[in-house]
Amino acid sequence: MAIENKAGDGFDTVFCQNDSVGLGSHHDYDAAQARIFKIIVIGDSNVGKTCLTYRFCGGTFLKNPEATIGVDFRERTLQLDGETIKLQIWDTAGQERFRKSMVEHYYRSVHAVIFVYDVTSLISFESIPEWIEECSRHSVGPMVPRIMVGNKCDLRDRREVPTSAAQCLADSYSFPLFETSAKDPAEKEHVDAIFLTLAYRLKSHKPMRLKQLSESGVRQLWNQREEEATICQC
Ligand SMILES: Nc1nc2c(ncn2[C@@H]2O[C@H](COP(=O)(O)OP(=O)(O)OP(=O)(O)O)[C@@H](O)[C@H]2O)c(=O)[nH]1
Repeated sequence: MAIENKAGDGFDTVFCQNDSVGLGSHHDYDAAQARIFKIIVIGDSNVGKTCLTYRFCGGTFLKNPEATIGVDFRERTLQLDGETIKLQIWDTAGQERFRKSMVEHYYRSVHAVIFVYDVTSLISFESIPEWIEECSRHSVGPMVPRIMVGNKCDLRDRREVPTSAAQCLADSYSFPLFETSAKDPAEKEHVDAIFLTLAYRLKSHKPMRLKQLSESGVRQLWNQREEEATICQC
């Protein structure tokens, strides 16, 4: 569900019932014409960052995801009001040992941030201020749009984080709050709405030099990630 943004920062929450919004894989539109925006998804390990990004980019629930090592990249191209926009989504590792050497890359030239916690884990919710602090330490400016997401709402009997507490925290940072489930197919549109809300906000921004990164830098990062995976298995 999308929760009203009481902070009133002019950050409109977008719902997907809007027929003028085109969603598709990056093959559906002329990707060469697309403006590219980098979105990072951060939060504690196991909160569902990979499943949320997979739900948005792949359309299904990823069964048996493995812990992210370093970073995984996913992309989705959107057609918004006649303009093609590519969201390059960086699904980051929650586990400290898998983040170490890549943290600098996560935050470089970032256009938007999604902070994820698990509604069945109070600890993951209490970590959100630390993730916000980490963003600030890496010079992510206050103008960079941010969203807070409580995942795993399908686990109703195990909820530890009340919506009111989450809304209170989100308001204190002037972030929009979403609660959803990457697993529940009925929540698919709300998962889309998280990313669309950011996409609409970013549409009025100028993208930074991300094309260069997507061609060479990402490949380099990917190699680094492979090396880390090898080291961690020892
Ligand atoms: N019930 C339920 N389980 C979920 C949901 N989203 C993710 N999970 C499960 O939560 C576990 C962790 O999911 P991931 O997406 O790998 O979590 P992550 O935050 O990417 O974890 P790291 O890669 O370690 O940072 C997996 O067992 C998923 O199946 C959800 O919406 N509902």
